[in-house]
Amino acid sequence: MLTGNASAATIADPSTLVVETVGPVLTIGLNRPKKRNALNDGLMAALKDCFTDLPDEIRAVVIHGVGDHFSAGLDLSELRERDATEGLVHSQTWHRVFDRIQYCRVPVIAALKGAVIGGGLELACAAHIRVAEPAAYYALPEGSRGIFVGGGGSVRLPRLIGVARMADMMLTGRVYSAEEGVAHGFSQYLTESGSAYDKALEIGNRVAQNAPLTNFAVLQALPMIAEANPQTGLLMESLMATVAQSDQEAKNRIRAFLDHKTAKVKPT
Ligand SMILES: COc1cc(/C=C/C(=O)SCCNC(=O)CCNC(=O)[C@H](O)C(C)(C)COP(=O)(O)OP(=O)(O)OC[C@H]2O[C@@H](n3cnc4c(N)ncnc43)[C@H](O)[C@@H]2OP(=O)(O)O)ccc1O
Repeated sequence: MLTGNASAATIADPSTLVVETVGPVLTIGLNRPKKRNALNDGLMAALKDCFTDLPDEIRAVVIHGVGDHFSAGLDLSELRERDATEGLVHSQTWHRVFDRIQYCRVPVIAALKGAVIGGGLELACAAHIRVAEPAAYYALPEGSRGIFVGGGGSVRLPRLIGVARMADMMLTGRVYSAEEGVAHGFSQYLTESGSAYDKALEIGNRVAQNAPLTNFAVLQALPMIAEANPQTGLLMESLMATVAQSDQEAKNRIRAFLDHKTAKVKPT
C-alpha cells in the first residue's frame, strides 16, 4: 500500500451523506443531488467513516441516492492531473472505502435508481444485494473520458456479469437497462418505480433477523468458498457449518421451529 505525501488525508464532509438509523438498519444516502451524487473526496471519506465502528445494534445497511440518481461516479471536477504515485494512492483510497463495504460484518443493500455510473456502479458492486428501479441504468463511460475504472470495478463487476460483458461496457460505454442488470446477474431485485429504497429497507429488516453468525458466514466465508478449489471449498463449508450449528443461537432457533414457535417456509 502506497503512502506518503501523495496520500494527504482527506477530510470527511458529513454534509455529503444523510445517515439515519431505522430500527436495526443504518441507511446512508449519497447527498449531492445537484451533482447527481458524484463521488468527491469528502464524500468518500465520510462513507469510510460510516463503516468504521458500526454500532453493535446495526444489523444491516442500505445505501441509496438522494434525488433522482444513485450516483454519477467519480466527481470529474476533482480529477486533476496526478502523477503515477498519486493516481495509485487515489485508487487505493477508493479500494479501502469499498473494501469496508464488501467486508462489512452486516449485509449491505444498494437501492439503485437513475444513473448508476462509473464509480457509482463500482460502489454498488461492493454491496451484497442490489435492488433496482425500472429506470435505473448502468454505464462505464471511463473509456470515453480517457481513464480506467479505479474503484475495484474490474475485480467485482466481472464476477457478477462476466468478463466479456464487462469488456463490452468498458469499451463501448453502452448503457445497460435495469432489466439487463437483473438478467445478467448484477441486481437481484427489480422493484416498482420509486420503491427501491423501501424494498431495500424491507430486505434490510429481513436479513437483520438472521443469526449474526449466519450473516457473517455468508458475507465472509461464502465468497472465499465460491472461489476456492472444490476440495478446499468443501472443507471450508464443513468447518463453517460446524461452527454455525454449534452456536447457541442456532440451537435456540431450531428448538423454536420444532416447538412450532416460529414461522414456516412459505412462498410469498
Ligand atoms: C481514474 O482513477 C479513478 C477513477 C474512478 C472512477 C471513474 C468514474 O466514475 S468515470 C465516470 C464519471 N461519470 C460520468 O462520466 C457521468 C457524467 N454525468 C452525466 O453523464 C450526467 O450528469 C448524468 C449523470 C447522466 C445526469 O444527467 P442530468 O440529469 O442531465 O444532469 P447534468 O445537467 O448533466 O448534471 C447536473 C450537474 O451535475 C454535474 N455532474 C454530473 N455528473 C458529474 C460527475 N461525474 N462529476 C462532476 N460533476 C458531475 C454536472 O456537471 C452538472 O453540474 P452544473 O454545475 O453544470 O450544474 C475511481 C477511482 C479512480 O482512482
